[in-house]
Amino acid sequence: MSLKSKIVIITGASSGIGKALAYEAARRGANLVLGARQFVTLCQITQDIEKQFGVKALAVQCDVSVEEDCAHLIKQAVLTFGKIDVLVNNAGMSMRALFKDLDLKVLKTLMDVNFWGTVYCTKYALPEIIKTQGSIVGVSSIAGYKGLPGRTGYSASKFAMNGFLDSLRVENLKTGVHVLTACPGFTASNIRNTALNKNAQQQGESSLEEEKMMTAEEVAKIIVDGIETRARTLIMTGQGKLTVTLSKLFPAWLDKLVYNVFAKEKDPLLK
Ligand SMILES: NC(=O)c1ccc[n+]([C@@H]2O[C@H](COP(=O)([O-])OP(=O)(O)OC[C@H]3O[C@@H](n4cnc5c(N)ncnc54)[C@H](O)[C@@H]3O)[C@@H](O)[C@H]2O)c1
Repeated sequence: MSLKSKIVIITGASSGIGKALAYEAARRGANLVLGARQFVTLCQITQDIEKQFGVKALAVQCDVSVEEDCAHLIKQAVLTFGKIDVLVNNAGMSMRALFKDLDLKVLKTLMDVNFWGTVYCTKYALPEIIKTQGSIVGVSSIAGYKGLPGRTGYSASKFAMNGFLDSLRVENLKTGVHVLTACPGFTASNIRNTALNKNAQQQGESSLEEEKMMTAEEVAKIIVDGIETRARTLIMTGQGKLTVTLSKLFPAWLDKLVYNVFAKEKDPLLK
């Protein structure tokens, strides 16, 4: 399915992978409905996209953890364009704190944004996407296949997303709706800066070396290719593929490997 002239909704489109997805979809001729909390930034993006690619792009202020905002986002898409072909549930947050130290607000916020945000948008968009036999996409993570230390809430929300999307795919085998679970590996973006610490405050710095990671633009291209070819699951890095395979074949061994990698290289929380 070519994205030319299709109507594509993307949540969390004001930065990172969501913003790159907006540019990639527009480059292929899609008209866009972009949702995010930062309305001014979003309007700058939609204006630039309309100018560069000659498509239509609508900005809608939306906090995906608020059900009414998600209903409003979907309603605005239908009122403006009359249909929806693709919903990309991309908005997401991360965290960095051991569970023993954690204010439970952190876990609740991550579930509200990453899991419930996906559920709300999908609930309101699905009747429209059944009409167009379009696509529902979740930008999930390898952390949705293997629990990562210091990321209990993040992994829980991404496992929940994966289970939700998996069930939805089976339920829709006869409706023609395509469901894609997209799992980037580590990608350079703002997500580690805005990750919540144990007190539910933004960490304000990245815990990892961002320059060694995939770029948001590379990830966006893979996801948009996956929408056009109606792929089922996208695991985007060799490290990700290995993690998913080892989690099935040697789960106890992988626990130790992940602990050691995070303790040695990735996260002083475990030192
Ligand atoms: N960067 C990575 O290493 C990586 C790896 C795997 C998966 N992901 C996933 O990719 C997605 C995009 O993340 P990113 O890396 O581009 O980070 P990012 O921080 O640049 O983008 C996240 C976007 O979601 C938005 N957002 C957060 N809370 C929101 C809310 N309540 N309502 C609406 N929008 C909200 C942010 O404002 C931002 O625009 C996330 O779901 C993330 O879990 C990222």
